[in-house]
Amino acid sequence: MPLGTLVTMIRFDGVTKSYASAANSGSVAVDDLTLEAPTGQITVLVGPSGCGKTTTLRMVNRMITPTSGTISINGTDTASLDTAELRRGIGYVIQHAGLFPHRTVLDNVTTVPRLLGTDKATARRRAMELIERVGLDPSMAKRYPAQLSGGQQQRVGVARALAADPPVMLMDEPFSAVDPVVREQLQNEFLRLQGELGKTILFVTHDIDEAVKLGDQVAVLRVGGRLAQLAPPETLLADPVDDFVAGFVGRDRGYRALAFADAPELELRRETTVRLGASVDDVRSAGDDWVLAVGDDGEPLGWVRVAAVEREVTRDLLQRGGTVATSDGSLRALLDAALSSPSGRGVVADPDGRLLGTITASEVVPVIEARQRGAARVIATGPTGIRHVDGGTT
Ligand SMILES: Nc1ncnc2c1ncn2[C@@H]1O[C@H](COP(=O)(O)OP(=O)(O)OP(=O)(O)O)[C@@H](O)[C@H]1O
Repeated sequence: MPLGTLVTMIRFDGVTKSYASAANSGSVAVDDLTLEAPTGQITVLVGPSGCGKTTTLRMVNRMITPTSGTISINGTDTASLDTAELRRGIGYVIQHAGLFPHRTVLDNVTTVPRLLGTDKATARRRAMELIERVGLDPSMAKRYPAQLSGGQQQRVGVARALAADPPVMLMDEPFSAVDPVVREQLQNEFLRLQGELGKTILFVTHDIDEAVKLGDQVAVLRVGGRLAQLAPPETLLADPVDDFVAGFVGRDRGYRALAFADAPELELRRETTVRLGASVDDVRSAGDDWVLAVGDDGEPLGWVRVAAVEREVTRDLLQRGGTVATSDGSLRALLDAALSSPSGRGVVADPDGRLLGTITASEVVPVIEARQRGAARVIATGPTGIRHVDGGTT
């Protein structure tokens, strides 16, 4: 066919996979699955262990052959294609990256393009571009997989899968084997990359938080390989079809759903700010228990408890526990900033990271309630969408 770049929708039509066994008539891993993974979007398959996620994914590149039903890409039944040709259009990323241990990072990334006939110099140049694009330092290219951290290996795995520029990507728990901080970085960079590349992606995870963060749509599977619900993440959280889905998406789904509510135009409090080195008199003149320290570019550095300052504001007095929300972020980020702030005032920055002001949880909650009542605009705004109150200095 070669998988076209214009339309790369993946379609499952009544797909079943059962494993015959001597002991019984066979166990069903995937049961009559019908779903569409739209072009240029991320479709996440999520569900408890053994619900058939990996089997579903591997039937797309025919590592597993369906017992019945059809899987088509661009309207062409994949069963009618030569498997080598089919796989050429499909990138595949797995947990632990699955890198070739005896090849360098560069050789890992160039392997598939070289097999496909790309000349060495071109393959290397593209590989170096990709290595940087997934957030790795070019100096890593000469290393072997064992000389990289788990997160770095996953990045190489993503770069390798992208190397032949396939329109379709299959990703099986690609970020599960790394710690939560690295995982979040990988997720964010993956979303950034997908924003540039627009691949048609099927992504498997057992983690509902990852599913709702990454998916344009999320397919929840139940054990026995049946589709329980296919919906955009907002819908899944707000309107689970049954108790199984409700239980799977979790009890705090109301809070999670806030991640999809854009922070609205806000009234922010102006904060009195101090720089590192500010004297105890400067700090006390703010007339508050807490002052916010900012850096040279106006970026928030951390809160300082006024009573803790003996002579001047030093780095070790900064409390960095609070998260910083951005004015173009979500209501969840805003509420989290307020709840995690030692001063009780959530720090809000502009997209470039400069302080705009602060807001408290008791100011965010009415905005959330208004949203739930369906009120479109709750607060009058200035031209920037940010209105300052309290008249202090920033
Ligand atoms: N080769 C096989 N032979 C027999 N049964 C199999 C085989 N491969 C998978 N299964 C069964 O099919 C079902 C689905 O397995 P699959 O690996 O697709 O689930 P999964 O949702 O990806 O699970 P996990 O989240 O634990 O990786 C399971 O019950 C599993 O035991």
